[in-house]
Amino acid sequence: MASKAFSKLNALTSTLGKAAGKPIRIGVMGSGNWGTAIAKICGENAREHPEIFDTQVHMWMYEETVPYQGEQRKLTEIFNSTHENVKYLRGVRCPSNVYANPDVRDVSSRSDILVWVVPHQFVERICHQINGSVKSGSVAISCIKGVSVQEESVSLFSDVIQKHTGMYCGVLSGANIANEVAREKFCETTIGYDPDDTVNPRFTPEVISALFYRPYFRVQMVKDVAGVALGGALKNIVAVGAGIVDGLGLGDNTKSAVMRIGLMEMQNFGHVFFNCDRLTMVEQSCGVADLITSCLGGRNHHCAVAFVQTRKPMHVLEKELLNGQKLQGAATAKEVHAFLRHHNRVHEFPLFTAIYRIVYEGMPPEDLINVI
Ligand SMILES: NC(=O)c1ccc[n+]([C@@H]2O[C@H](COP(=O)([O-])OP(=O)(O)OC[C@H]3O[C@@H](n4cnc5c(N)ncnc54)[C@H](O)[C@@H]3O)[C@@H](O)[C@H]2O)c1
Ligand SMILES: O=P(O)(O)OC[C@H](O)CO
Repeated sequence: MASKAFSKLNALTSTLGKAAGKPIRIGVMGSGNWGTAIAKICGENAREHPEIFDTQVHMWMYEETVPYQGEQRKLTEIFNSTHENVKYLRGVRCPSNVYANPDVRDVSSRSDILVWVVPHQFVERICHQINGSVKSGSVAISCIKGVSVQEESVSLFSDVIQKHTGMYCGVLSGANIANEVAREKFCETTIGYDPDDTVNPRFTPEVISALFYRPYFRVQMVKDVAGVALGGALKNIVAVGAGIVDGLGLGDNTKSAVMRIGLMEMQNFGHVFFNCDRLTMVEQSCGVADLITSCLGGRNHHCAVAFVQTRKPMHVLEKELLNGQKLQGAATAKEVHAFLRHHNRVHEFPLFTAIYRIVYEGMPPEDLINVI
């Protein structure tokens, strides 16, 4: 069934690609754990569909010096000679048509589709850095899981990117632990993409799907962009809750309860503040499936287990345990809490609130189950 659908998609994208003229240039903004895995996928597809995409994919790499084979070397130089991101995705070889580019403005100015995969705390700064260099008529896809909160308002990063750069921005999110996707273990993802008619008609949903679909990475396209973005952001809070449960040594039943209540709060938040389709959270990979995988095996879960066991602050554990990778769940819990408090709706989201209080206000983790 799936492969039939994909042959249809292949035929369609090939026709579209040929009709459209110049190959579409792809840039990936970010080269962390997920950024590198996404660049690998885009590189494989650019190579497989030369009738649609320029075969070289530029991945913006925030330059760092790292120890490598007994000396200090630039991460870009190591990547461009070995095709391995030795700091953030060790042990995975990317296709040789993925080029690590340390110049963020060069990547933005050459790309027709710019795929954003940076930890959410860096987005606004990068938008300012590339100001004036974005290619006219280009579009973006955000793979970022988080929300931008100004106390009185909460924005999706797709909207932040669109506001600062002028690019229409869709969202990719799903049950996608980077280390597994990069090793080509099968999973699904969801792309929220609903451009209006001011967006270049070349960038059809079929073209966007062709950029990401792999036999091991099944893509579902939907129009509920906000629902896709919020699923990825809010599940990170719930994953912290699941980690707290495991850190306390409570059982799978307790963890399932936290996951169920978390899913309800994710759905309610999306519905109340963004008028999202409630079904997105229960039918798509970006909702319930991402919630499950993150509560079982994600970084937020692991660090929350360590939080309960050591009582060290989350930002300390992030540094100690993640080798430069970034956590999103605790920060998102704090931001969402500030927003809910401002709107006097904290009581409608008891799980999100309890997780915030445990992580930031010294509430005993043991009290989690008394307040949800
Ligand atoms: N890792 C996963 O399994 C996964 C899966 C799906 C979605 N995501 C989401 O993708 C986004 C990116 O996550 P990731 O895993 O690629 O990143 P990461 O957690 O590996 O973070 C490291 C990245 O941050 C960059 N960085 C560090 N300091 C920086 C600075 N001062 N300015 C700019 N960049 C800097 C590093 O260069 C590196 O690219 C996040 O929103 C995350 O939630 C991650
Ligand atoms: O490792 P986490 O907790 O940041 O989660 C990774 C992905 O979002 C799982 O889909």
